[in-house]
Amino acid sequence: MTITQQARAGAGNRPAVEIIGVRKQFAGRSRRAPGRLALDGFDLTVAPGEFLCLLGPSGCGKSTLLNMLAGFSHPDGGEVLVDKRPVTGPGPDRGVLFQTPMLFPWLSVLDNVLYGPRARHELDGDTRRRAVELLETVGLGDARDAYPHELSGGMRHRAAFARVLVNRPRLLLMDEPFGALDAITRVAMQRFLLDLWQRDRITIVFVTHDVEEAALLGDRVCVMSGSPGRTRAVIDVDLPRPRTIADTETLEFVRLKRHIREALEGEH
Ligand SMILES: Nc1ncnc2c1ncn2[C@@H]1O[C@H](COP(=O)(O)OP(=O)(O)OP(=O)(O)O)[C@@H](O)[C@H]1O
Repeated sequence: MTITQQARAGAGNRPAVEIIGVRKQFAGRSRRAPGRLALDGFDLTVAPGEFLCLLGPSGCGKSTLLNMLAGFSHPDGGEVLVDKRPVTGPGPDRGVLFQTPMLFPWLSVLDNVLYGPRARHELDGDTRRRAVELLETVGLGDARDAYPHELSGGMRHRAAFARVLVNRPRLLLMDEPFGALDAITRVAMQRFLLDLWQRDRITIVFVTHDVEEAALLGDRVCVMSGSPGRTRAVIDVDLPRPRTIADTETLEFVRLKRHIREALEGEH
C-alpha cells in the first residue's frame, strides 16, 4: 500500500486536518531582539475534500501554519495532524504550491513532473502514463519536452500543479499561489483549480490576501488575527457550486465579501 492509499483507508469521517492549540515561537537573533510568537492556541479542522481558505493580515502566521502542515517546520506546542497522524516531516501525501512555481530549470516539463516518483524510486510505466495524462489535463501536452524558461507564468504554474498531482496527494497546501499573476492568468488558474477540485475533491488549504478569491474558491474562510495568529472567525461560503468568476457579481457574493471584510477589519 502506498502512503496515499494508507491515508485514504484510514481517513474515515475524521477531519483531514486537525490543528489543535498550536503555538509557534520563533527564536530571536539575540537577547535584545526577542523572538516572535507567531501563533498561540491556534485551532482549526478541515474536513476531507473541503476547500478551506486562510485569510489574514500580513504576518499573522498563515505561511507558518502551512509550513507546519507541509512538515517543513514543527509546532512548539499543540498538535498538527493530517489524516489522524502527527506531521513529522514532508511527504508525497501533501502537495505544496507556492507563489513562485518551484521547477528545476535544467529538467524538461515532463522530467520535472517525474522528479518526485524518480527520487522515490517509484518511476514505472503507470507513473509515466499518469504524468503524460496530467500534462494533457493541465493543457501542457505539447509542452512536455520544453524547459521552464520557455513557458509563460501560467504554464509554469500548471506544470508545478502536474508535478504535485502526480504524487496523488491527499492534501494540497497552497500559499498565495496566484498572487504574482496578472489578472487574466489569475482568473484562468482559479477556474483550472476549481475544475480540478470539483473533479478530484482533494482537500485544499489555500492561503490568500484576497477576500474575493477566498469567497470564490472556499467552502469556508478562516479569517485570522495577528500577533500572535489566532482564528478570528470561520465563515461558511453558502454559494452554489460550480462557481465561476461571473458569480462574483451577484448580490449574495457581494454580501459575503462584505461579511468577510468586516471580520478582517474587526482586527484593526
Ligand atoms: N523563520 C522565521 N524566523 C523568525 N520569525 C519568523 C520566521 N518566519 C516567520 N516569522 C515571523 O512570524 C510571523 C508570521 O509569519 P508568516 O510568514 O507565517 O505570516 P503570513 O501571515 O504568512 O504573512 P504574509 O501574508 O505577509 O505572507 C511574522 O511576524 C514573521 O516575521
